[in-house]
Amino acid sequence: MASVSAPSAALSPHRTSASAALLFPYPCFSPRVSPAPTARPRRLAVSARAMPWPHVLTVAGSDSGAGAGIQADIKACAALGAYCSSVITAVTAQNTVGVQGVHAVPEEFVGEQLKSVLADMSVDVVKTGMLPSAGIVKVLCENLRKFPVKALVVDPVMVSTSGDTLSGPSTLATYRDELFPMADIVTPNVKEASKLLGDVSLQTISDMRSAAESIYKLGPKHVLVKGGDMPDSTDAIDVFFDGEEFIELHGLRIKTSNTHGTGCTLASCIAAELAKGATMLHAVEVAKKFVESALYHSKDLVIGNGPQGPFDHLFSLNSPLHKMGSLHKFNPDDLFLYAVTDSGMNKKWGRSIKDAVKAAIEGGATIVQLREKDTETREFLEAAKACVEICRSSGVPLLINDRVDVALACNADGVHVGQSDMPAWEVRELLGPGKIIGVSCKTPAQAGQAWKDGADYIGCGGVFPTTTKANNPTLGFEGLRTVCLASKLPVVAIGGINTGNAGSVMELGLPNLKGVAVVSALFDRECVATETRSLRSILMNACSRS
Ligand SMILES: Cc1ncc(COP(=O)(O)OP(=O)(O)O)c(N)n1
Ligand SMILES: Cc1ncsc1CCOP(=O)(O)O
Ligand SMILES: [Mg+2]
Repeated sequence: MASVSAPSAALSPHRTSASAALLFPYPCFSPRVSPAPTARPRRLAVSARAMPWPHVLTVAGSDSGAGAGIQADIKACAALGAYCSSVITAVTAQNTVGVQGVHAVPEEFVGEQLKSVLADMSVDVVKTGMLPSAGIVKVLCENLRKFPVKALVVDPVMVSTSGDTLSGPSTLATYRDELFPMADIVTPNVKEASKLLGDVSLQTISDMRSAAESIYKLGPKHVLVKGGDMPDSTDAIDVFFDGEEFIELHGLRIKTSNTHGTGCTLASCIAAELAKGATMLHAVEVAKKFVESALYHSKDLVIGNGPQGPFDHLFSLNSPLHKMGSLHKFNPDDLFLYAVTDSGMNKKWGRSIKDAVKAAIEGGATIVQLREKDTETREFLEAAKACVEICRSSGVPLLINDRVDVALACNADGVHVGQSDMPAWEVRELLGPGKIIGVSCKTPAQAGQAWKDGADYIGCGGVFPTTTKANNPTLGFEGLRTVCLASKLPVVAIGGINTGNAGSVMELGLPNLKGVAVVSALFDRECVATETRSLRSILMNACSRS
């Protein structure tokens, strides 16, 4: 199988927001209106054919309850903006209780479906789900050799989440010998990984790593061992292996019984992202975030009477407050140069909030917070919407200070709150798991609470005296060090930081101190871009020294 092509715009660690915007290009399905006759109708036809659309072919079983299988795959691809064709390998009678019956489609007819789709349509990525017999696996491999695609995603579905067998032991050898060597990624959960490796016991993250390595040796280019079923863990941890490096992917474990179809959905999302041109790791990260968000938004859904319900893949269509456009995987490195605006300072220098943000980004700010204490809500929201656009197009996350309502209305990437603002856990309830939440902390206890509440980072300060925030106690280096050492979350230092002292803050060498947040040193100056550039180069030099 040809390897996955790199995305046309390389994704740097600081550019996740822009990539998220690109990755969720909600296709605008305008109603089909017959165009009035024009002089050149042929042109329209030509340009329509010239527009390629990311295309995933799922080769899987039908789930009559529509939570998993083909139905989940189509919904997941639709949600991420990819077209999804389908080759059905089996029809299952299934609901929220379990699998009541399986009717495998004859091999020849699976082959006929494959040929129909692959010979005619430009499929980018093939994703496999339930392959009920060794014969069907072989037919698939033959067709993939005849009609090569950009990538093959193999979800080795063997047992349903209800515990029913979907693919017998006789297919295992064919999976391992024929399909895996063609795969770009294989995505077993721990139970499947254990089965694939002869019922080895997988209890720990270290076991998951060993399993990923052993499966990699069977031939796929990447392996993702999913740890959602691991006991006693508060996070949902998956292990990704590319043959060189193991990456642990941490996610929130959402408390819900509506988890039927998560495996199919994750693999389909990976396929959709690959079809759109993402790199493998990025595709996996987006897919994981998507599943987490879908589970979160569907946690209270009631469909069926059984123990495991389906979830809503198209939640974003019904939930304008959680638009997918901002699904942003938080990267702690984004805290490196945190520009925090101040309306008073910008007014003093005769610039708008929007121009201030543009200049900070031009100078190299890696994250922006709108801290507008004296701006009327209407004006603030308008400015915030304009800043969201600027930040998205530059790949810089935009957070709103204090105002959860404004953040929701402008679909910002997150919110920063302090100890007297809305508690972080309430903010998380309102924003959902896909947004970034920062909390100001001056003590280890506050840092611990921020972690429990589901925050992504903490702001710690004032490190130095400041006139920007009234009555703000100064913690000094010792206070900063104490909080950093106690914090399980990444930290950004704030308060009185400028080009003269920023280097000394970073040179403290505290491992989770990821950057500095600055107001007056950038915005109470004539040229914001120049000041930001100077501060950035000081920070970079300090980091290279420490
Ligand atoms: C990055 C960052 N850290 C700390 C703060 C301070 O927030 P808070 O304590 O809520 O005070 P106000 O900014 O609301 O006055 C921050 N804004 N950003
Ligand atoms: C908002 C805030 N929180 C703690 S100190 C501070 C003000 C930082 O402003 P400056 O960078 O101008 O000192
Ligand atoms: Mg506040």
